[in-house]
Amino acid sequence: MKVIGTVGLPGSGKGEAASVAREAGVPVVTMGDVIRNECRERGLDPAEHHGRIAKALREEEGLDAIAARSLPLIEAELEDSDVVLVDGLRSEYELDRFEDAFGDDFVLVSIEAPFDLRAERLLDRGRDDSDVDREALKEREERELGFGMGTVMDRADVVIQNTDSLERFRERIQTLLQDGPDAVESDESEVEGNA
Ligand SMILES: Nc1ncnc2c1ncn2[C@@H]1O[C@H](COP(=O)(O)OP(=O)(O)OP(=O)(O)O)[C@@H](O)[C@H]1O
Repeated sequence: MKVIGTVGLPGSGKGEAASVAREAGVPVVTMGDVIRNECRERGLDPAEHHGRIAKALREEEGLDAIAARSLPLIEAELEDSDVVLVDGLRSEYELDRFEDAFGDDFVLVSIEAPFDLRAERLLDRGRDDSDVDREALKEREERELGFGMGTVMDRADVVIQNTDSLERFRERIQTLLQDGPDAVESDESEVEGNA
């Protein structure tokens, strides 16, 4: 049994890693979905209130609230699958919670790429305004680093520098999912260069 968590700044490739998992039949639990569901429960539009509700959940239920709410979803997937991918850790409180729950079976993967490369890829993706606006992207990642994402990246078991082709990145994620973390050579972390 393996629970593989991903962490990475905007545009680093977490969504692509989740797609590779789904295509390989590996279930994906997206931590952002917990927040989006809570927005809907409270009658709010997730597109507008995502940040506010994430903050409210942490204040109301503790700093590891999103991880705690993700746990039953992960456990349910583990009933039918040997590997589950958890998309989008943000803070050390969340990492601690998953390590407490799964011990050595929890593997943290940091997906990294320099700011300019991520900005370029997001410009092509153009999913929302912060994708095409470099300043908005900077703000978004400063907010995420403010939640302690850099420290989470520092604690990763495996670092994947997503600086090569998309095909190469997808291959490395496939190997990780199929053969486990030992089958993937970890790169050097460049967290400083990301900030
Ligand atoms: N190695 C690569 N080469 C070219 N394009 C890539 C590569 N890796 C990812 N991309 C593209 O870059 C964009 C950003 O990647 P992705 O959506 O996976 O990032 P993310 O980490 O999920 O970002 P966010 O946190 O903002 O959702 C996507 O359009 C993706 O297809």
